[in-house]
Amino acid sequence: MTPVIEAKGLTKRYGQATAVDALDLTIEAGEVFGLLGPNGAGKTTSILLFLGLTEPSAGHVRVLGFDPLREPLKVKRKVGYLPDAVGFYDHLTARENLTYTARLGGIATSELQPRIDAALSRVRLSDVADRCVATFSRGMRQRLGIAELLVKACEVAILDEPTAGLDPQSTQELLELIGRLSREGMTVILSSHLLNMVEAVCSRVALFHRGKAGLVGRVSDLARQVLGGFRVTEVEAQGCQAEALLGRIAGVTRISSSASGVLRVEADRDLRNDIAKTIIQAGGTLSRLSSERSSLDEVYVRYFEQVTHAA
Ligand SMILES: Nc1ncnc2c1ncn2[C@@H]1O[C@H](COP(=O)(O)OP(=O)(O)OP(=O)(O)O)[C@@H](O)[C@H]1O
Repeated sequence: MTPVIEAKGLTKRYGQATAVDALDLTIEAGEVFGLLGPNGAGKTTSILLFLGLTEPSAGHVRVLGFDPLREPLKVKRKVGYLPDAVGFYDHLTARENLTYTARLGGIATSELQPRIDAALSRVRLSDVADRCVATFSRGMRQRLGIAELLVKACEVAILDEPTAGLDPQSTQELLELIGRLSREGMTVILSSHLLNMVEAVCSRVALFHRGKAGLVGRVSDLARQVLGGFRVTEVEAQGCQAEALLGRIAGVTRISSSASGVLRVEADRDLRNDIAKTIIQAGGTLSRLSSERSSLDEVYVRYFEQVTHAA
Protein backbone atom coordinates (compact mmCIF):
# COMPACT_ATOMS: atom_id res chain seq x y z
CA MET A 1 0.00 0.00 0.00
CA THR A 2 1.32 3.46 -0.89
CA PRO A 3 2.22 5.41 2.27
CA VAL A 4 0.29 8.59 2.90
CA ILE A 5 3.49 10.49 3.65
CA GLU A 6 6.97 9.39 2.69
CA ALA A 7 9.65 11.96 3.45
CA LYS A 8 13.31 11.23 2.70
CA GLY A 9 16.02 13.66 3.69
CA LEU A 10 13.39 16.41 3.61
CA THR A 11 15.06 19.71 4.44
CA LYS A 12 13.93 23.32 4.59
CA ARG A 13 16.33 26.16 5.24
CA TYR A 14 15.43 29.79 5.75
CA GLY A 15 18.75 31.59 5.21
CA GLN A 16 21.13 30.26 7.86
CA ALA A 17 18.33 28.63 9.87
CA THR A 18 17.30 25.02 9.22
CA ALA A 19 13.62 24.56 10.04
CA VAL A 20 13.39 20.93 8.85
CA ASP A 21 16.61 18.95 8.86
CA ALA A 22 16.89 15.81 6.69
CA LEU A 23 13.54 14.49 7.91
CA ASP A 24 12.84 10.80 7.25
CA LEU A 25 9.24 9.94 8.06
CA THR A 26 6.65 7.47 6.79
CA ILE A 27 2.97 7.71 7.72
CA GLU A 28 0.69 4.88 6.63
CA ALA A 29 -2.96 4.97 5.57
CA GLY A 30 -5.43 4.72 8.45
CA GLU A 31 -3.15 6.16 11.11
CA VAL A 32 -3.91 9.02 13.45
CA PHE A 33 -0.42 10.42 13.62
CA GLY A 34 0.74 13.10 16.08
CA LEU A 35 3.52 15.59 15.37
CA LEU A 36 4.90 16.77 18.71
CA GLY A 37 7.74 18.93 19.89
CA PRO A 38 8.59 22.30 21.35
CA ASN A 39 7.94 25.63 19.60
CA GLY A 40 10.15 25.99 16.56
CA ALA A 41 10.90 22.24 16.26
CA GLY A 42 9.71 22.20 12.64
CA LYS A 43 6.20 20.73 12.79
CA THR A 44 4.38 23.44 10.84
CA THR A 45 7.15 23.71 8.27
CA SER A 46 6.96 19.93 7.74
CA ILE A 47 3.20 20.22 7.20
CA LEU A 48 3.73 23.02 4.67
CA LEU A 49 6.24 20.80 2.85
CA PHE A 50 3.78 17.87 2.83
CA LEU A 51 1.17 20.15 1.30
CA GLY A 52 3.50 21.60 -1.33
CA LEU A 53 2.99 25.07 0.17
CA THR A 54 6.72 25.58 0.48
CA GLU A 55 9.58 24.15 -1.56
CA PRO A 56 12.16 21.84 0.05
CA SER A 57 15.79 22.97 0.08
CA ALA A 58 16.81 19.29 -0.23
CA GLY A 59 15.30 15.82 -0.11
CA HIS A 60 11.78 14.98 -1.15
CA VAL A 61 8.32 14.04 0.06
CA ARG A 62 5.64 11.93 -1.62
CA VAL A 63 2.04 12.29 -0.52
CA LEU A 64 -0.12 9.30 -1.50
CA GLY A 65 2.63 8.68 -4.03
CA PHE A 66 2.45 12.17 -5.56
CA ASP A 67 4.99 14.96 -5.51
CA PRO A 68 3.10 17.87 -3.89
CA LEU A 69 5.13 20.43 -5.84
CA ARG A 70 4.80 18.84 -9.26
CA GLU A 71 1.30 17.39 -8.84
CA PRO A 72 -0.36 19.85 -6.45
CA LEU A 73 -3.91 19.29 -7.71
CA LYS A 74 -3.73 15.52 -7.18
CA VAL A 75 -2.58 16.11 -3.62
CA LYS A 76 -5.12 18.91 -2.93
CA ARG A 77 -7.98 16.73 -4.14
CA LYS A 78 -7.21 14.01 -1.58
CA VAL A 79 -5.66 15.89 1.30
CA GLY A 80 -7.50 18.41 3.45
CA TYR A 81 -5.71 20.97 5.60
CA LEU A 82 -6.96 22.69 8.71
CA PRO A 83 -4.47 25.43 9.67
CA ASP A 84 -4.31 26.65 13.28
CA ALA A 85 -6.31 29.76 12.38
CA VAL A 86 -9.00 28.63 9.95
CA GLY A 87 -9.89 31.37 7.49
CA PHE A 88 -13.55 31.84 6.58
CA TYR A 89 -15.49 34.72 5.10
CA ASP A 90 -16.99 36.22 8.26
CA HIS A 91 -19.83 38.00 6.47
CA LEU A 92 -20.99 34.74 4.85
CA THR A 93 -22.98 32.03 6.63
CA ALA A 94 -21.53 28.60 7.43
CA ARG A 95 -23.46 27.10 4.52
CA GLU A 96 -22.33 29.86 2.12
CA ASN A 97 -18.70 29.37 3.12
CA LEU A 98 -18.91 25.63 2.50
CA THR A 99 -20.72 26.18 -0.81
CA TYR A 100 -18.03 28.61 -1.92
CA THR A 101 -15.10 26.26 -1.18
CA ALA A 102 -16.96 23.22 -2.54
CA ARG A 103 -17.55 25.05 -5.84
CA LEU A 104 -13.87 26.02 -5.96
CA GLY A 105 -13.07 22.34 -5.39
CA GLY A 106 -15.12 21.43 -8.46
CA ILE A 107 -17.89 19.52 -6.68
CA ALA A 108 -20.92 19.09 -8.97
CA THR A 109 -23.82 21.47 -8.22
CA SER A 110 -26.29 18.61 -7.80
CA GLU A 111 -24.10 17.09 -5.06
CA LEU A 112 -23.37 20.31 -3.22
CA GLN A 113 -26.31 20.72 -0.83
CA PRO A 114 -26.66 17.06 0.24
CA ARG A 115 -22.94 16.89 0.99
CA ILE A 116 -22.98 20.20 2.86
CA ASP A 117 -26.04 19.23 4.91
CA ALA A 118 -24.47 15.89 5.83
CA ALA A 119 -21.17 17.53 6.82
CA LEU A 120 -22.86 20.25 8.92
CA SER A 121 -24.86 17.59 10.70
CA ARG A 122 -21.73 15.50 11.38
CA VAL A 123 -20.04 18.44 13.11
CA ARG A 124 -23.28 19.50 14.83
CA LEU A 125 -23.60 22.86 13.10
CA SER A 126 -26.92 22.26 11.31
CA ASP A 127 -28.77 24.61 13.66
CA VAL A 128 -26.44 27.51 12.91
CA ALA A 129 -25.88 26.73 9.21
CA ASP A 130 -27.45 30.03 8.17
CA ARG A 131 -25.70 32.23 10.70
CA CYS A 132 -22.77 34.49 9.71
CA VAL A 133 -19.44 32.94 10.63
CA ALA A 134 -18.53 36.27 12.32
CA THR A 135 -20.73 35.13 15.24
CA PHE A 136 -18.99 31.73 15.60
CA SER A 137 -16.78 30.76 18.55
CA ARG A 138 -13.35 29.26 17.94
CA GLY A 139 -14.70 25.77 18.58
CA MET A 140 -17.47 26.27 16.02
CA ARG A 141 -14.96 27.55 13.46
CA GLN A 142 -12.80 24.47 14.00
CA ARG A 143 -15.82 22.23 13.50
CA LEU A 144 -16.73 24.16 10.36
CA GLY A 145 -13.16 23.56 9.18
CA ILE A 146 -13.69 19.82 9.67
CA ALA A 147 -17.01 20.09 7.80
CA GLU A 148 -15.07 21.56 4.88
CA LEU A 149 -12.83 18.47 4.85
CA LEU A 150 -15.92 16.24 4.96
CA VAL A 151 -17.57 18.03 2.04
CA LYS A 152 -14.37 17.55 0.11
CA ALA A 153 -14.40 13.84 1.11
CA CYS A 154 -10.64 13.88 1.52
CA GLU A 155 -8.68 10.73 2.34
CA VAL A 156 -6.21 12.53 4.54
CA ALA A 157 -6.74 15.38 7.01
CA ILE A 158 -3.78 17.44 8.21
CA LEU A 159 -4.68 19.45 11.29
CA ASP A 160 -2.26 22.04 12.69
CA GLU A 161 -2.92 22.46 16.42
CA PRO A 162 -6.63 21.78 16.02
CA THR A 163 -7.50 22.24 19.68
CA ALA A 164 -5.41 25.35 20.38
CA GLY A 165 -7.54 27.88 22.23
CA LEU A 166 -10.50 25.50 22.69
CA ASP A 167 -12.17 25.00 26.07
CA PRO A 168 -12.09 21.45 27.55
CA GLN A 169 -15.56 20.55 26.27
CA SER A 170 -14.87 21.77 22.71
CA THR A 171 -11.53 19.93 22.83
CA GLN A 172 -13.29 16.72 23.84
CA GLU A 173 -15.87 17.14 21.06
CA LEU A 174 -13.16 17.68 18.47
CA LEU A 175 -11.26 14.62 19.71
CA GLU A 176 -14.35 12.48 19.41
CA LEU A 177 -14.89 13.79 15.91
CA ILE A 178 -11.29 12.97 14.96
CA GLY A 179 -11.76 9.47 16.40
CA ARG A 180 -14.91 8.93 14.33
CA LEU A 181 -13.25 10.20 11.13
CA SER A 182 -10.39 7.80 11.72
CA ARG A 183 -12.71 4.84 12.33
CA GLU A 184 -14.39 5.65 9.02
CA GLY A 185 -11.05 5.32 7.26
CA MET A 186 -9.64 8.85 7.11
CA THR A 187 -5.93 9.21 7.85
CA VAL A 188 -5.39 12.07 10.29
CA ILE A 189 -2.10 13.87 10.87
CA LEU A 190 -2.16 16.46 13.62
CA SER A 191 0.30 18.67 15.41
CA SER A 192 -0.30 19.58 19.02
CA HIS A 193 1.19 20.59 22.33
CA LEU A 194 -1.57 18.83 24.27
CA LEU A 195 0.04 15.52 25.13
CA ASN A 196 -2.99 13.99 26.83
CA MET A 197 -5.05 14.67 23.78
CA VAL A 198 -2.43 13.26 21.43
CA GLU A 199 -2.11 10.16 23.56
CA ALA A 200 -5.89 9.72 23.53
CA VAL A 201 -6.30 9.77 19.76
CA CYS A 202 -2.99 9.00 18.05
CA SER A 203 -1.86 5.54 16.98
CA ARG A 204 1.73 6.77 16.53
CA VAL A 205 3.62 9.97 17.24
CA ALA A 206 6.82 11.68 16.15
CA LEU A 207 8.74 13.82 18.62
CA PHE A 208 10.34 16.65 16.68
CA HIS A 209 13.61 18.12 17.85
CA ARG A 210 15.48 20.73 15.83
CA GLY A 211 13.81 19.83 12.55
CA LYS A 212 14.19 16.06 12.89
CA ALA A 213 11.78 13.37 14.02
CA GLY A 214 13.95 12.24 16.94
CA LEU A 215 11.56 9.54 18.13
CA VAL A 216 8.82 7.87 16.12
CA GLY A 217 6.47 5.13 17.25
CA ARG A 218 3.56 4.02 19.38
CA VAL A 219 3.49 5.70 22.78
CA SER A 220 3.86 2.34 24.57
CA ASP A 221 6.97 1.46 22.52
CA LEU A 222 8.48 4.90 23.07
CA ALA A 223 7.82 4.57 26.81
CA ARG A 224 9.81 1.32 26.88
CA GLN A 225 12.57 2.85 24.75
CA VAL A 226 12.93 6.14 26.64
CA LEU A 227 11.87 5.22 30.15
CA GLY A 228 12.81 1.57 30.50
CA GLY A 229 11.09 0.32 33.66
CA PHE A 230 10.55 3.88 34.87
CA ARG A 231 7.50 4.15 37.18
CA VAL A 232 5.94 7.03 39.06
CA THR A 233 4.05 6.36 42.27
CA GLU A 234 2.01 8.97 44.08
CA VAL A 235 2.05 8.62 47.85
CA GLU A 236 0.12 10.42 50.54
CA ALA A 237 1.14 9.33 54.03
CA GLN A 238 0.59 10.61 57.56
CA GLY A 239 2.22 9.99 60.93
CA CYS A 240 5.81 9.44 59.74
CA GLN A 241 8.68 11.15 57.94
CA ALA A 242 7.56 9.66 54.62
CA GLU A 243 9.85 11.57 52.26
CA ALA A 244 13.00 10.65 54.17
CA LEU A 245 11.90 7.02 54.63
CA LEU A 246 11.02 6.48 50.98
CA GLY A 247 14.28 8.04 49.86
CA ARG A 248 16.09 5.07 51.46
CA ILE A 249 14.27 2.42 49.41
CA ALA A 250 16.56 0.79 46.83
CA GLY A 251 15.44 1.69 43.30
CA VAL A 252 13.99 5.12 44.11
CA THR A 253 15.59 7.67 41.78
CA ARG A 254 13.80 10.88 42.70
CA ILE A 255 11.15 12.19 45.11
CA SER A 256 9.31 15.47 44.78
CA SER A 257 6.43 16.78 46.83
CA SER A 258 3.48 18.86 45.69
CA ALA A 259 2.04 21.84 47.58
CA SER A 260 -0.81 19.60 48.78
CA GLY A 261 1.67 17.15 50.34
CA VAL A 262 1.46 14.37 47.71
CA LEU A 263 4.85 12.72 47.19
CA ARG A 264 5.77 11.77 43.64
CA VAL A 265 8.21 8.87 43.80
CA GLU A 266 10.18 8.00 40.67
CA ALA A 267 11.72 4.55 40.53
CA ASP A 268 13.22 2.07 38.12
CA ARG A 269 10.44 -0.45 38.84
CA ASP A 270 7.07 -0.83 40.55
CA LEU A 271 7.80 -0.21 44.24
CA ARG A 272 4.27 -0.04 45.66
CA ASN A 273 4.82 -3.03 47.98
CA ASP A 274 8.06 -1.66 49.40
CA ILE A 275 6.52 1.79 49.84
CA ALA A 276 3.48 0.43 51.71
CA LYS A 277 5.66 -1.78 53.95
CA THR A 278 8.03 1.09 54.76
CA ILE A 279 5.25 3.48 55.76
CA ILE A 280 3.32 0.93 57.85
CA GLN A 281 6.44 -0.38 59.63
CA ALA A 282 7.31 3.21 60.61
CA GLY A 283 3.87 3.53 62.23
CA GLY A 284 2.43 5.77 59.50
CA THR A 285 -0.82 5.50 57.58
CA LEU A 286 -1.35 5.64 53.84
CA SER A 287 -4.20 7.60 52.24
CA ARG A 288 -2.98 7.27 48.66
CA LEU A 289 -0.71 4.87 46.81
CA SER A 290 -1.15 4.97 43.06
CA SER A 291 1.16 3.95 40.29
CA GLU A 292 0.41 5.00 36.77
CA ARG A 293 1.77 3.58 33.56
CA SER A 294 4.25 5.91 31.92
CA SER A 295 2.41 8.38 29.78
CA LEU A 296 3.36 10.42 26.77
CA ASP A 297 3.97 13.26 29.22
CA GLU A 298 6.77 11.30 30.89
CA VAL A 299 8.22 10.20 27.55
CA TYR A 300 8.21 13.79 26.30
CA VAL A 301 9.82 15.26 29.41
CA ARG A 302 12.45 12.50 29.63
CA TYR A 303 13.29 12.60 25.92
CA PHE A 304 13.83 16.35 25.87
CA GLU A 305 15.83 16.16 29.12
CA GLN A 306 18.07 13.56 27.45
CA VAL A 307 18.60 15.47 24.18
CA THR A 308 19.18 18.78 25.98
CA HIS A 309 21.67 17.06 28.30
CA ALA A 310 23.46 15.42 25.36
CA ALA A 311 23.77 18.73 23.43
N1 LIG B 1 8.96 31.83 6.85
C1 LIG B 1 9.96 31.66 7.69
N2 LIG B 1 11.08 32.39 7.61
C2 LIG B 1 12.12 32.20 8.45
N3 LIG B 1 12.13 31.27 9.44
C3 LIG B 1 11.05 30.52 9.56
C4 LIG B 1 9.90 30.66 8.71
N4 LIG B 1 8.99 29.74 9.10
C5 LIG B 1 9.51 29.07 10.15
N5 LIG B 1 10.75 29.54 10.43
C6 LIG B 1 11.62 29.01 11.48
O1 LIG B 1 11.72 27.62 11.35
C7 LIG B 1 11.74 26.98 12.61
C8 LIG B 1 10.63 25.93 12.67
O2 LIG B 1 9.37 26.61 12.72
P1 LIG B 1 7.98 25.83 12.72
O3 LIG B 1 6.92 26.89 12.66
O4 LIG B 1 7.98 24.81 11.67
O5 LIG B 1 8.00 25.15 14.14
P2 LIG B 1 6.82 24.44 14.94
O6 LIG B 1 7.39 23.17 15.46
O7 LIG B 1 5.61 24.37 14.10
O8 LIG B 1 6.60 25.47 16.14
P3 LIG B 1 5.25 25.83 16.94
O9 LIG B 1 5.03 24.72 17.92
O10 LIG B 1 5.62 27.12 17.63
O11 LIG B 1 4.13 26.00 15.96
C9 LIG B 1 11.62 28.08 13.64
O12 LIG B 1 12.91 28.39 14.11
C10 LIG B 1 11.03 29.23 12.88
O13 LIG B 1 11.45 30.46 13.42
